[in-house]
Amino acid sequence: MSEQQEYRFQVNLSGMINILSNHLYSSPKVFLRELLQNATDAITARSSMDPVYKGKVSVEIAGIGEHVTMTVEDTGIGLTEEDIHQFLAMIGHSSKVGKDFLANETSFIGRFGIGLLSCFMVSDEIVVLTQSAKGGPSMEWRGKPDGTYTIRKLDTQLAIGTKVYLRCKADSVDYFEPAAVEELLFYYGALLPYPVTLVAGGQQKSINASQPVWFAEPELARGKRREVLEFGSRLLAEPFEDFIPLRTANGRTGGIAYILPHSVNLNARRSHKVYLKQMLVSDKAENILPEWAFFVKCLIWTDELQPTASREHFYEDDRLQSVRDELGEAIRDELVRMGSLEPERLQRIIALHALPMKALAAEDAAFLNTIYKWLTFESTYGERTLGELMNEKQKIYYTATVDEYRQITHVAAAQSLLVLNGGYIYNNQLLDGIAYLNPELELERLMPEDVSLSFTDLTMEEKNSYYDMTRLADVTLQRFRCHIQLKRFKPSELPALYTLSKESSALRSLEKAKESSTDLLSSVLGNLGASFGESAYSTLYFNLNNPLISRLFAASSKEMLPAAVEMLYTNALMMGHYPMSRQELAVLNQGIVRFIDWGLSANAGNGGTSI
Ligand SMILES: Nc1ncnc2c1ncn2[C@@H]1O[C@H](COP(=O)(O)OP(=O)(O)OP(=O)(O)O)[C@@H](O)[C@H]1O
Repeated sequence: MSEQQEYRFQVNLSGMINILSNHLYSSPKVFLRELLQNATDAITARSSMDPVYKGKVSVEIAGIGEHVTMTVEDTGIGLTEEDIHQFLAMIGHSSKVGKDFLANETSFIGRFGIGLLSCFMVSDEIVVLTQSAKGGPSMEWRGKPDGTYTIRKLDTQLAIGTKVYLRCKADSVDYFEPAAVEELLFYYGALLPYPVTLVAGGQQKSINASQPVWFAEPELARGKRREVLEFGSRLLAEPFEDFIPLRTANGRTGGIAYILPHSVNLNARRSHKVYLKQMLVSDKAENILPEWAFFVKCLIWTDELQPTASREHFYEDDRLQSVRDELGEAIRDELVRMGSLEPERLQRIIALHALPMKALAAEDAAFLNTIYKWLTFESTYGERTLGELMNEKQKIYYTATVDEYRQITHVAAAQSLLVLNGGYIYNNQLLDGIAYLNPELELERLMPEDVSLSFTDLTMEEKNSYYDMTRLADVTLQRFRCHIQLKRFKPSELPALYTLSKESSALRSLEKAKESSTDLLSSVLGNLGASFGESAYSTLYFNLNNPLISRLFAASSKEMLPAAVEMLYTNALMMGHYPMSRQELAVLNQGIVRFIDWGLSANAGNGGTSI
């Protein structure tokens, strides 16, 4: 057997630094986040040695154009010479984690030992001046992107803490602009619990105003609506409609879920701002709330979740899973609370965000039972809330699909059935759920065959005897592009049934549009209407089983038939909730007047009183 040789991986240091500093992060601006994060960790470390110590960070910009430099100075724990060799000079080595990297949980934000390298995106040299709280000489470390560095003991003793100097790279002037730096410092550090100041152009500015108490104790936010909404729009840069306090049972994650003032697409990106140990880690965190919660944008604080190296996501682990579930529950519980204590508030949210509300209700029976009366459905009685529709009719039907709804809607409407369109996303599941949870409600799935009418043709003899009257009725409704059919069908209480083909429905809409359009458009629509053929005719079925119809068609005099047919036609339109044209409304009005007149004359003729 040949001898086995062992080799060591060779690392191309400058290539490695290039990958980490230029390709891990989404934008160079994160160098400021990494510096602020290191300062925060250094202050946390020093606080644990000396509980009364109060840290601070000062950022200074000096010089102009390509000669501009930035100093980020903290009063944190600092580094000894040994620390520098161990942590600053070794890529991937961090002072902030113990041996078990994955299980390790610390009070620090950093853990990968690479963040400082992000400064090479904007500077060709990183200079660190530091004095450790543990004593020893003050030190200087200078690192270059080619992987070389120098270390020097300083002659003078600096104050405890660390200063990081960066000299602007030619293409990075924008990141050293005082206004941009101020904005970024606020963006990442608005909630830091120690003062952060910016010194530029001879001016000193405080970056982080004090954090409101209710943010750390979200239950207290309920009584502070105006303040809470104002805070949200300042930090998230958009206005909001309402809010929901969030907190997990262990109190280690919480914040505010802000309700968006506009409805949102199901596929919209959900991005929330997450503060880890009071420092903004991500404004793109997507996986921290359940899928259905896409109607909110959150400000969340946590000290228990683990961000990935790029800080743009959190590790999808058991802890994130339970945080996500608990935050979802907090939103749901608050909505249920609103349902019983402030129903108008919940109704406003449902009106704005019907889809996510339906998505949540589809997953959660108790929530469904709280809100179902406020959910809106398309129905044969119009687009209304289920509560309103329940007041209209006791018996409510719903279809399984949109197609089934389209198929039966007109026939059902003609029979005055209240049918809901159960076809859109979640509707069917919700309606099944509502029916199951509330057996006392008369809510039933409707099959198309339940309403397809079985027409019976007239006998030859009947056809002959009713021929003249049928022709007359048909001629009467010619101008409305409606045909007459005389049949027998059930139920006998139904005198007439109006049905519309796709084309006739399109024509009705066109004619309605023509009424409210300009002359030019009206003539264009008119021409378009003329192009509809026979298929654009609607049909009015008269039911010979109905006593009134059988009397009407059997009458010896034809005098009353046209007016009665017109009245039955307009009545059928109303029953089907079809919008009526001006001409049809006029026919209805004249018909009413004429029938009153007939009624009175008939009464007078029978010895009744006349006026
Ligand atoms: N301002 C500072 N004060 C004290 N020590 C610092 C400071 N900045 C950096 N260090 C030291 O340098 C090490 C490397 O810092 P770096 O930002 O590269 O990684 P990290 O913060 O440990 O982890 P991460 O990559 O997750 O940010 C840190 O672990 C810390 O020991």
